[in-house]
Amino acid sequence: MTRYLNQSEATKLDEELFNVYNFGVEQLMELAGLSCASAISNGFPSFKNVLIVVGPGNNGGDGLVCARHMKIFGYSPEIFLPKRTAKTLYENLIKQCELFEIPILNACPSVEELNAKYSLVVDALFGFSFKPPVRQEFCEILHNMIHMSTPCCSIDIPSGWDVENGPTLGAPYLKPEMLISLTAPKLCARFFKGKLHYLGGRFIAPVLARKYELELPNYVGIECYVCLS
Ligand SMILES: NC(=O)C1=CN([C@@H]2O[C@H](COP(=O)(O)OP(=O)(O)OC[C@H]3O[C@@H](n4cnc5c(N)ncnc54)[C@H](O)[C@@H]3O)[C@@H](O)[C@H]2O)[C@H](O)CC1
Ligand SMILES: [K+]
Repeated sequence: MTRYLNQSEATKLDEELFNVYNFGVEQLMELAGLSCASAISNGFPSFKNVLIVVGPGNNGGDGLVCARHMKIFGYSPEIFLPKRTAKTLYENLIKQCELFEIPILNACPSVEELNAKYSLVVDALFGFSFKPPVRQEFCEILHNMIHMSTPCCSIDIPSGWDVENGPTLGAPYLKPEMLISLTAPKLCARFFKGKLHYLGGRFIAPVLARKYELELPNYVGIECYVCLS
């Protein structure tokens, strides 16, 4: 049975990939984002108009890479960035998206716009470093995503959820149809009730998987994702 990680294990594993395995963040982000685009094309093959909501950290970076690969796969992705991160990595990923003719929205889409324009919204707002509560600048887009009827696919963590304890009960929360866990599911995935749970980020050495007792499922052939449910 695949083990679910707590927040500090996810952070330690991430640090080990960078500091012991000497992976660069761009390397892992490219693989993570490609696995997300591939998993989405498996889960939602006919959903062409897709909005990718991009947050300020590496989860957002995965979203930008995912957008570029979805465009290559024949989707019509658009991007919304509630807050731009002034880092070369992000500027480069955004430039690539622009050169791939992926529109970038200049205003927060309303619930009505999310429902009318898009067949899928990809949530790349917050990943495993998120600490609630959501800061003000992200509240409007998260509120609109919570209230839209368009299906949502969350990358790694459903945004707004506590990484270990899941959604805050008693308040409306995001209910994605699809969750793509990266490397290994985090504890909050126990509360995921959507139909499609995938695992992506196929870049873990067997010795590292053994060290963290990940018990990863078998990826099929050359696929960079595996369906968990
Ligand atoms: N090892 C792997 O599997 C890899 C996973 N990747 C992806 O990286 C994210 C984790 O990235 P990180 O930059 O550490 O964190 P986040 O994306 O979760 O976001 C940090 C970002 O968010 C801000 N923030 C935190 N809490 C709040 C809040 N309450 N309100 C508003 N903003 C908040 C914080 O200030 C930062 O700016 C992982 O989930 C994967 O998706 C890598 O791509 C590859 C390796
Ligand atoms: K997310």
